[in-house]
Amino acid sequence: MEKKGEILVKVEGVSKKFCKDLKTGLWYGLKDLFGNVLGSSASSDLRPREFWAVRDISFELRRGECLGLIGHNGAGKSTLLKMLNGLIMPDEGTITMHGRIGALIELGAGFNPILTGRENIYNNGAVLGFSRKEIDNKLDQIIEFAELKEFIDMPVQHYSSGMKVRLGFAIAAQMEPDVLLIDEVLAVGDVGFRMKCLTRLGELLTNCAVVFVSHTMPQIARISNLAYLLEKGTIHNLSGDVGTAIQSYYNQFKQRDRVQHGGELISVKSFEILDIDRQIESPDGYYPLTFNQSYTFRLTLKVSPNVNAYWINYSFIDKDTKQVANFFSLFSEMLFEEKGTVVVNSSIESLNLGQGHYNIGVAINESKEDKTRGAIYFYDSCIANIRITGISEGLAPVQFVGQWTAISMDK
Ligand SMILES: Nc1ncnc2c1ncn2[C@@H]1O[C@H](COP(=O)(O)OP(=O)(O)OP(=O)(O)O)[C@@H](O)[C@H]1O
Repeated sequence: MEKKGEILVKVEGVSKKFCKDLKTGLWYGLKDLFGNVLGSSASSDLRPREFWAVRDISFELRRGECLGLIGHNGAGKSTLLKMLNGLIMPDEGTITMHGRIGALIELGAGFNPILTGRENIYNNGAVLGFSRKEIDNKLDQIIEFAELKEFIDMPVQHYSSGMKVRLGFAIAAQMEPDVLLIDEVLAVGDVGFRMKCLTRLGELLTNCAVVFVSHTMPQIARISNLAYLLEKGTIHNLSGDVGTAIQSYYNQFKQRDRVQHGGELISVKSFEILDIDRQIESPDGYYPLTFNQSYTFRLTLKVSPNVNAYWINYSFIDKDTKQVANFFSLFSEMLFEEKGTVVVNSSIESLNLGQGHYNIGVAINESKEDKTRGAIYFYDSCIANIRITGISEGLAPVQFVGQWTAISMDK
């Protein structure tokens, strides 16, 4: 009998070490094997060339919960997922899993390439513990979800990466496991299928526990109610708070490469951000700004006499390289015609970007005769970095602030 809130995954003090070279690793493996036969337990110390891929991790996951695992490449996410799936054994600690486990861990893993999609559905279903009759009943749903009707009798070795993911997810999801483990593989699917998977995950979550590895933070924010940031095999944020995990993940990355071009007819001499009339310092390379406050951007330009009129556009780019907002002189019908050394002040009344780090890019375009944007005079993908604080709720990059009223209509 399934119970809401029942613990389905229990991980206690789990560690896994690997060796940096294959030959030494094989030698240690042999030594450990003989040691086990002779009854000695494996040492928890690292031997030369060994390192901890996962170190002393503990957590519990209940039915109805989705744990997002995030962290930079090599942080230990897949190793942890493989241990949860029983593909590799921990060197220390214990893992207790309850119920049926569905997994989508490595692209094509679990498929027999010479068998058709249909035959693989039966194979995988059997591995998950379903009878032939149960799989017969699910077959149409799986094929329909995967949208692979035409290709279901083709050997899986001829499937594209996206088709393999579709089949793998459809099997794992339609079989309604108690615990579902998903690695980054979903990223291979096209946008439409990814959306469908996320919706299906939301449905499944009412009755299962999900562990989800992804580098796509909006996906993590959308479906996880718990997130751990792994760093060198250990959990960085023990609270599991999704917002904190995502922010800490972004903070691990330095500013991206900067792209600049143009500058012959209009060049930028300096850029400053002012708070009312005080210039803000950026000692660590980020301007510390507060949510919903007013700020002035001050751009000092050198404009050639050969330039007619120009527009200025600032864009705000988040750490996923997504442009989340524009601040465009065109929206205020502000066309500039000043030449020589020009100081342009532009004020934002309330900066409603959600907490986090952004870069500000600037583009200065010529204005064509019909007052639309023409050629670029100057472009800098990162004229400044900003860090927004002062808001703790909400993960969306833009947060509107407005007037709210309520009237009780009851007499
Ligand atoms: N079988 C193995 N033998 C030796 N080292 C391994 C093995 N599997 C993983 N590693 C190492 O363990 C560390 C963690 O790898 P893991 O694949 O868990 O990282 P990850 O967080 O999933 O990374 P990514 O985001 O790139 O998928 C890495 O340094 C990796 O090289």
